[in-house]
Amino acid sequence: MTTQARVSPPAAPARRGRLEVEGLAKTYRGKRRTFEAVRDLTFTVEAGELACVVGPSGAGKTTLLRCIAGLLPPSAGAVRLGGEPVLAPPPGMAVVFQEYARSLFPWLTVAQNVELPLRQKKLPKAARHGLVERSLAAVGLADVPDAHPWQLSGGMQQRVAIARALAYEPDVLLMDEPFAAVDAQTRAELEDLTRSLWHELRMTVLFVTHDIDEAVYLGEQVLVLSASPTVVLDSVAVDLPARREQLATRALPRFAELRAEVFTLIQRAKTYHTAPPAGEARA
Ligand SMILES: Nc1ncnc2c1ncn2[C@@H]1O[C@H](COP(=O)(O)OP(=O)(O)OP(=O)(O)O)[C@@H](O)[C@H]1O
Repeated sequence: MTTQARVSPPAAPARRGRLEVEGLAKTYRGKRRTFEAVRDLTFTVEAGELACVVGPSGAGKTTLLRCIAGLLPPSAGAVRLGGEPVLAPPPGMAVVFQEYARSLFPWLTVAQNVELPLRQKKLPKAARHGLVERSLAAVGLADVPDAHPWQLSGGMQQRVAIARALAYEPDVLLMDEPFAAVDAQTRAELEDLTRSLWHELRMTVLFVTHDIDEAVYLGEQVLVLSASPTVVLDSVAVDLPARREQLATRALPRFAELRAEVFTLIQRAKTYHTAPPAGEARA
């Protein structure tokens, strides 16, 4: 499927898409248990960059994303988008979650699902309809605006979720293991769709995955997180050609080297334990 992504004219990546995470910590406090999920995360994703985050299961990837999206208050540290602190879901950010079936409203049509956040943005009707049409075309779904999500395949539903995020014209697109629930063929198509949309629209993308190959194939930078309590263990710059192709790119010797590098870091990440904060004994 070819993808013509052009929601609005491409612009040089604006400073407003720069994402900074500084000293981010998150401790969950329940009645019976306190759990330090994220210890200390600091990194920057430059405006217009596509960065992937990988880490062992339970490392706090979703926690990190929810803090960045302003959906969860951090215990310490700060998130800044374009230099402005993120204290609530900011207008310049959109999120695509893994569970597309739960993030789309089954009683709304495809077009109505995509339009919903634009209504909250209080855009006039004609502008909303233009954005819906162009976003659906960008993800290859121009011909099913009146279908309901449950009439579509899983991959198509995830395309609707991506279209909804794009219609919002975000400076930063956050993606939380968005393709974990689709089959391998669809996953490859959606990976290429993500790269091509990113290329066309030059937005900042932060893509969380537990799949090392996916992180290397998609990213310009791969951030490797330690096990919980989480810190950034390392950052790997992906110096593969900008135009990626599923078979050719994955067959490159450099792809294998990068994959091995990230794999080795993940193995280290599983056993990496940060020292407890000063004054606190490790149980
Ligand atoms: N609301 C909560 N209350 C208490 N602990 C939580 C809560 N949400 C997450 N955690 C814990 O925080 C840790 C990090 O969870 P999180 O879902 O962020 O990790 P993850 O890296 O996204 O995991 P996975 O790769 O398995 O999806 C886990 O140990 C989890 O049990």
